[in-house]
Amino acid sequence: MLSDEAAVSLGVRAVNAAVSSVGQAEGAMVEPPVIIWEHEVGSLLRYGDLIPRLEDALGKFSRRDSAEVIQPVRTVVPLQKHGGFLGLMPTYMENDGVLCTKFVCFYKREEGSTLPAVQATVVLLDPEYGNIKAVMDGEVITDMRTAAVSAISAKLLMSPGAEVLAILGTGKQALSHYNVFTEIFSFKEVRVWSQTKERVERFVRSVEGPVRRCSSAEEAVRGADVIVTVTRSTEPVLYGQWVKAGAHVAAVGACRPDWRELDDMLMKSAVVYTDSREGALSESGDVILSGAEVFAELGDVINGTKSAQREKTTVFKSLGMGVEDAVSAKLVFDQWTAKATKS
Ligand SMILES: NC(=O)C1=CN([C@@H]2O[C@H](COP(=O)(O)OP(=O)(O)OC[C@H]3O[C@@H](n4cnc5c(N)ncnc54)[C@H](O)[C@@H]3O)[C@@H](O)[C@H]2O)C=CC1
Ligand SMILES: O=C([O-])C1=[NH+]CCC1
Repeated sequence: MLSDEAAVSLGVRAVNAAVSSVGQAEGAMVEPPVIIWEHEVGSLLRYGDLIPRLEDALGKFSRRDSAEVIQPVRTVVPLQKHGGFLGLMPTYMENDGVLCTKFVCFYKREEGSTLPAVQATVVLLDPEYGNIKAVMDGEVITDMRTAAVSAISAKLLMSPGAEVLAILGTGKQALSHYNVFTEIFSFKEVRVWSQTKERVERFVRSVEGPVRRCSSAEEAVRGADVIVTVTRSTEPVLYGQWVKAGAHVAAVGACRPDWRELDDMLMKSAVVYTDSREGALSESGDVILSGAEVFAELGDVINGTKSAQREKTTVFKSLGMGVEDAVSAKLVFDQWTAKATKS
């Protein structure tokens, strides 16, 4: 049963949709977009819904069929004065009727800064008319879809008996990675390291399960089966000599061509997977500066066109893709619409 408010709002939307489809050519006003902000996005997104949609999107992206996905490498505008960048991440999925773009600002930030590294907004459009259907907070989407894609990389590439997870970094991505990795896998131990003891303590207080506090990156990663790097570092924080043979690394930070999180030894000895080959070759300092070969995209493994070399040391170099934001935003919008219709 619809509340009066929801019925009026949906009625108006239906009438507007009809008017806009007829009147578009005559320049009629279209209805304003809905705004779905952080708290609501967080209450609508669940990893269980997100992961299969992201797997499907990664597979579609790697097929390079323009009716499935058109997603250029993001355009990046430097914000020199502020040590940051504005990334524009448009995506069109013709068969799925999804047109979307994310605006994301990301920053190096000074040592000790408590300002966020990433601020993002996602805009969902109607591909037929070009009007904006929804404006959404992009931070929860960025945190959750990035962690979910790292979890997909681990599902595909970690060794079957993986027991120990190590996380380097204790910011927002560290938290979303902790949440999804502990939700979908059963690690016996989770180790965490950050630059200061205080940050590790703050992180431990913010999570529900047990965590082993580590006082160095080396202590955290020695013997670990899965390693997640989620730092703002521009220099290597993870060295190949510390990494156990057969471990899987999901490397999420260092998204500029001159930024690093991993050293040359690790990049050259591991089998390297990425989300987008073109993205990695234009944005990843770990790939470009080490000269490492990209073996495959995750989507190639999902499509069965490249192998998952679980027995080897593997690196998934994540840069983040617009198609991940597009399917996440569509999911949020569909859930929001279903909720509005029910109430
Ligand atoms: N691949 C992708 O799709 C995405 C990548 N990112 C990247 O992930 C990284 C983490 O993002 P957030 O968690 O949102 O940032 P955040 O600011 O919340 O956390 C950053 C963490 O890095 C640590 N850190 C900063 N400088 C460091 C250094 N020199 N050495 C070691 N640790 C250092 C901080 O102590 C903090 O724990 C950033 O580099 C960001 O650009 C963010 C979103 C998506
Ligand atoms: O995909 C994304 O949103 C980002 N990748 C690197 C910083 C932000």
